Amino acid sequence: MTRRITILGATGSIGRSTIALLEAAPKGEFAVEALVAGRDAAGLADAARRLRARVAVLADPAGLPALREALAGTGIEAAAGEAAVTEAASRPADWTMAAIVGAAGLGPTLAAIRRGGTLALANKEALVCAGEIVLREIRESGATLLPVDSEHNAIFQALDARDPAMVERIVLTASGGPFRLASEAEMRAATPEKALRHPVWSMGAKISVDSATMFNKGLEVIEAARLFPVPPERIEVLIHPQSTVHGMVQYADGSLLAQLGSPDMRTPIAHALAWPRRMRADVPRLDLAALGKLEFSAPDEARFPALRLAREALLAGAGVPTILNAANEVAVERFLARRLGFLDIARVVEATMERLGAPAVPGLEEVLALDAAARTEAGHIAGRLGLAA
Ligand SMILES: NC(=O)C1=CN([C@@H]2O[C@H](COP(=O)(O)OP(=O)(O)OC[C@H]3O[C@@H](n4cnc5c(N)ncnc54)[C@H](OP(=O)(O)O)[C@@H]3O)[C@@H](O)[C@H]2O)C=CC1
Ligand SMILES: CC(=O)[C@@H](O)[C@H](O)COP(=O)(O)O
Ligand SMILES: [Mn+2]
Repeated sequence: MTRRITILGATGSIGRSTIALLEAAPKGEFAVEALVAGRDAAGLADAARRLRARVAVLADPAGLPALREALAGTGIEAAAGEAAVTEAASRPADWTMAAIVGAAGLGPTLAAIRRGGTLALANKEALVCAGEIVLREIRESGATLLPVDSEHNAIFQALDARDPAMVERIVLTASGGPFRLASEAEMRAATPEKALRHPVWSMGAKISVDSATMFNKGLEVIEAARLFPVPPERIEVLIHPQSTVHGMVQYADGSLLAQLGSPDMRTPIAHALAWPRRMRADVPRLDLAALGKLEFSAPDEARFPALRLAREALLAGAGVPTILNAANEVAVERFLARRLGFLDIARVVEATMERLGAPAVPGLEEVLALDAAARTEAGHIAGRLGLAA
């Protein structure tokens, strides 16, 4: 039976990998309902034409004329703006890829959850800034949540949920990013170009900078705590520069189960697309003999304070992860605009966390208000630390 697919963040790195899998699948297996992007009208129109989507929606209304023009004569609906994004995410579909970057993905992701079906989640920031709300909405709608983030997808594959008490720890691997071996002076002088040069993965700008600061791994520790029945102290991070082992689960009988694969997001996306079955994905197969050796080491929390800050946020609970995520988004944006130094990213996050404390966030309204307040505060702090625009 044909399954209806919606992609939130269709023009991005994860969106494009998802589209590549859909295009390679046997005809008639999938049909595309909605494609959503931010402002890339040309990229969205191209994807919508290739996949014969029913509707293509941009968050930015300024792009609507260009989108309409590019889709003229195709019969594909074009729309733009926040309400249109929500409407597209709410349309009936069996499977949704949630891959909008940042907390901007929260609203559309929640709309897809409320409509039901399967939610393949790449947008880790949604789970960090509003974890309890996302999980509550999943429970209430009966939607199925499948983790796409490579480490969490690996752990999901290795986790035997039948006996959670027998899980001793879960391990998230980290490449260490472009500054794994850099001195503090090199990190202080890091440019956006250097930070964006990830040693292994090809990804969007924001997550690439997060990998360089290791906020990506910090966000992933919080993401893992939301997804898996494992307490924070049993969620470990292990530096693994080859990014070949993506995640591991240690059991009480001494077994350590790992998922390995080439560093290619089509594998975890294919896993989520076919789950509970499997499908073919044309990714490079691992050649372990050619690889020769796999390295592992403990992370350096002194050079990468992001890991400590994320653990503090996770343990503090309440709105602290929301604050950490929002402040990091602001700081990354300023760093990419060359208005903030690389090492200042963590300073902005830490100072924003200190300023705002741990307010309760019982509902979505409170989360959104705190997210906005943290952005304002982080902007002030970054302004004091950073360079003039
Ligand atoms: N890339 C990867 O390998 C991995 C990514 N992830 C996570 O997946 C998410 C996406 O990452 P990635 O694909 O790399 O990011 P990209 O920057 O490549 O893509 C982001 C996507 O989000 C869209 N977008 C941005 N802002 C909005 C908005 N306000 N409303 C609607 N759409 C918007 C962009 O549209 P436009 O192009 O028009 O701006 C684009 O389609 C992130 O949360 C990331 O952490 C997780 C694991 C791996
Ligand atoms: C592909 C993926 O899941 C990314 O989150 C990746 O893990 C980033 O690399 P780092 O391990 O350097 O953060
Ligand atoms: Mn990851």
